[in-house]
Amino acid sequence: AAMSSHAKDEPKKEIPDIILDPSTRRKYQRGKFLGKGGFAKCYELTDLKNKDIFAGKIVAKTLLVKSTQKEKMSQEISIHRSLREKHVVGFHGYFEDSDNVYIILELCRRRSLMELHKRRKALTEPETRYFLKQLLLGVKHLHDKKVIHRDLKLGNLFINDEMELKIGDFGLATRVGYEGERKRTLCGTPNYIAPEILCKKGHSYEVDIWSIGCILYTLLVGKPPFETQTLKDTYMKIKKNDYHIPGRVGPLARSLIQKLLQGDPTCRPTVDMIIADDFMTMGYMPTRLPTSCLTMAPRFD
Ligand SMILES: COc1cc(C(=O)NC2CCN(C)CC2)ccc1Nc1cc2c(cn1)c(C)nn2-c1cc(Cl)cc(-c2ccccc2C(N)=O)c1
Repeated sequence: AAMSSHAKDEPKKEIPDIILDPSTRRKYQRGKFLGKGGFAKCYELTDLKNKDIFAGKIVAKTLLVKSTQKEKMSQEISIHRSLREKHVVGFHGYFEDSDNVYIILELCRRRSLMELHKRRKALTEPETRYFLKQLLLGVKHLHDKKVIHRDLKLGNLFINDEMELKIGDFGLATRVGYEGERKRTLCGTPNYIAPEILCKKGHSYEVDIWSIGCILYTLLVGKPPFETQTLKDTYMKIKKNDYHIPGRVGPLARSLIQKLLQGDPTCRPTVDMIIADDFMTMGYMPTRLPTSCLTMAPRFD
């Protein structure tokens, strides 16, 4: 066998083929490896009784030794299990055994907006409106429940077989404790990070609005608004609010992007205001999208 990376004496804890949830007595068959993110590995898990298939996020307990890692994991579970909305990834349970923590989540067979973006680059305005509306309905639910996601990005926006968008990965999410609370700490590096976090000012729901602006720009333009060769240069551009919207972007989309990517968080619109924005209401909104959109631009005539 290939040289393994762990020390000789400690046996590598494999993830079992059959996983038992002791509290519900449900048995899952471990299937296809779907990917990994942070400490977690993700597999298809099939409920052996009713054949339902889920996305199982599995974290080895050997990685959760520091109390901060344990607390972050339980915070992710506590926040995600409190949410229930069509455009938030379904939370179906969690349990642990001697070696791992298991989180049972809704499987999204068409992966995420990241894979779609890599394949298609710039999307049409109707497709962008379609996905943005579903993202906004999901974020509205989070904000109504006093949850800030803090890491909204293409790779965390999953797509199911019906081409519906589902917000996932609550690893950086937090709850607003009291009205007007400004969060001061964030342990992790959000992809579309807002300027107020970089400048270590207090932050709140507006960081999700900033990320939505970055997502809108990326879907329409085909690349992120502040992309550079290095993270340091990207952070400089964010702090200077230095981004350019190409001429080919329509006036209503341009105007909404400018509202969302304002440096001053107090100037950014709320989710409800974005849902009512002219870009969302004055253009064609498809009720559904064909899976062909994963590979080529649709014609809406
Ligand atoms: C059939 O459904 C899927 C297939 C695939 C797939 O075909 N992956 C291939 C990648 C290339 N390798 C060589 C072979 C496998 C990926 C995701 C799926 N679905 C899915 C994943 C889900 C969830 C719901 N549905 C939830 C909820 N969370 N995750 C989840 C969890 C973690 Cl820990 C990682 C990642 C993850 C997988 C890959 C890249 C990036 C990421 C990422 N977003 O971190 C995703």
